[in-house]
Amino acid sequence: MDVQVRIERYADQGRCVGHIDGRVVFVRFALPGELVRVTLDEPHDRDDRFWTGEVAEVLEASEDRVPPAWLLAGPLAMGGGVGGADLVHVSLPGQLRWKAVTVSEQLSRLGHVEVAVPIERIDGDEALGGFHWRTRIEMIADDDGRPSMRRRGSHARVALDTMPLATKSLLAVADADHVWDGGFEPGAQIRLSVPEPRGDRRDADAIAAVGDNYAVLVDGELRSGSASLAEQVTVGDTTFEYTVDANGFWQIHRQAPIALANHVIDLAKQEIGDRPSACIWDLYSGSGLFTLPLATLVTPRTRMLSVEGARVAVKNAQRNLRHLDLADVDARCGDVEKTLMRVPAHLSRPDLIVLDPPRAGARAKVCRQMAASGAKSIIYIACDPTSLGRDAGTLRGLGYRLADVRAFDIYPMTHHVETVALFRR
Ligand SMILES: C[S@@+](CC[C@H](N)C(=O)[O-])C[C@H]1O[C@@H](n2cnc3c(N)ncnc32)[C@H](O)[C@@H]1O
Repeated sequence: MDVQVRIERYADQGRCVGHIDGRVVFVRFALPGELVRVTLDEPHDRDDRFWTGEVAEVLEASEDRVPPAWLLAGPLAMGGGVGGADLVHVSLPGQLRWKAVTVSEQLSRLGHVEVAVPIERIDGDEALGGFHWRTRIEMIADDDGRPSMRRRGSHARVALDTMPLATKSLLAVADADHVWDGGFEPGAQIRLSVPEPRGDRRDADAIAAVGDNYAVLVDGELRSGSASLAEQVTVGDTTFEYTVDANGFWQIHRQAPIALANHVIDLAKQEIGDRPSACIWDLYSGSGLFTLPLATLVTPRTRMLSVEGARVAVKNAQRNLRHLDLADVDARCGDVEKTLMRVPAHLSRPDLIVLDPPRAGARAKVCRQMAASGAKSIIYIACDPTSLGRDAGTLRGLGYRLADVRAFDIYPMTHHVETVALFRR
């Protein structure tokens, strides 16, 4: 069924919201102020509290609307439907406006703090039109063995011959490895990981620069490249080397590790000042992206506890630390909440805590554990503004106030955004 709706405001998950006869409708590919014809998702029932649907026709367009530069990711009715770029209909400045509203609204609604949070674009993204930023991509092989994505609202799969969000180096590897030619087992999971930044070419020079520092994984098994990848991150004047698992977590945007690590270290230095030593916790620490610079750049003698749940990531973090002879870091594998129940005495009173949890956030128990540690400053890196808002509310009740917040657009063309918040008590 199609209905005509006046869109009122941004909502969650890349949708906007309007009303029909008093009932809320969440609409994909819309923008506030627009008049649109919406195809409602099936099934929808008279008794439903809300309906969902997708723009089929734009009758009055917002100034922020642009024709989707990646048609396949746009609305179904306009030849799209594969997902992965739910703001592809929004101009790049419009995407920043959208995310700024989302972050501020969640901090206000759940964190009870009123703050404007402008979203910062990452270097180079404007010139690339918001594309070519993913250093990791995942696809599923269709029935003919070709890389594909599912078309929304059906079981149909769409075979792909490129992925506009992927870096040019990644696309060069995909071309050289004949990934788009197919030949995979139907249903196989295909993952490509190509460390960046390495430049913006998709040719033989790009392949030479990559060497064997890439991975094509099929159902978790290495098809070509290397199972362990080398990443480099320059923080201030220091370049750190990381070994990371090709199948594990690493910040996806080619510049995200650099932007985030530099900002985290600036904040950490500001909080610790010129003290000769400090104790720092790095929670949800992955392969040690923040652990290495925190351990070396903040004070001359820093004691650290890092906690990460993925065993391979911890092994890599320990190896990355060993390369720098960093004996004062206790890199533990375990669930954060459980690990914080038994912290060795010499690490139990941190001056500063850095945490970078998954989308679900830290939750109340971990917030209470952080507060009980006596830490004066907490740097919270969040990929979900809703979890951040909720945890900000909990931290507020524990005596912390939001002292600084910045947000980075490390997921262009999508509604996702990374926020870095500093809490102080
Ligand atoms: C957003 S990533 C951040 C990793 C790292 N800070 C980085 O930027 O590379 C979140 C990490 O938390 C880990 N994780 C998720 N839930 C966890 C838990 N309950 N306890 C410990 N680690 C967890 C994941 O394995 C993942 O490596």
